[in-house]
Amino acid sequence: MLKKKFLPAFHGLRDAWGHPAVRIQIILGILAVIAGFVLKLTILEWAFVVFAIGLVIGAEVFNTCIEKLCDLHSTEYDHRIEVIKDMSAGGVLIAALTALVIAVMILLEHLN
Ligand SMILES: Nc1ncnc2c1ncn2[C@@H]1O[C@H](COP(=O)(O)OP(=O)(O)OP(=O)(O)O)[C@@H](O)[C@H]1O
Repeated sequence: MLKKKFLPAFHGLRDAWGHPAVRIQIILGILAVIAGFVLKLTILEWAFVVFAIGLVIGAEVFNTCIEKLCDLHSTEYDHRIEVIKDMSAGGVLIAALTALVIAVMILLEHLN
């Protein structure tokens, strides 16, 4: 039952890994974890870092899905697709900026 529910999700993540944008976010997430060990983060700081990594990778996976859905509909220029894809990219930007603010706050705390 659980296997049936989760296995397709893991297949989805394997497919998502095939997309450069998702791969870059996962690699950045791994670098953030390495930096976290170097800086010896507190448990609360780790909670924010893990949250930020999950937020950005999750947003990028959804963005990739939306791009694929749009391309399934049409790869010709379509203003409606442009709006949808731009909005989806905007969602990733919000997640990335949130992660950046968290990273800067933690860095400032540790450099002081
Ligand atoms: N069919 C289309 N019609 C109009 N504009 C499009 C179309 N496809 C893409 N665009 C524009 O190009 C931008 C980039 O779209 P694309 O699908 O290439 O995403 P990408 O950002 O390159 O993908 P990735 O997240 O994989 O790097 C969109 O945000 C949109 O502005």
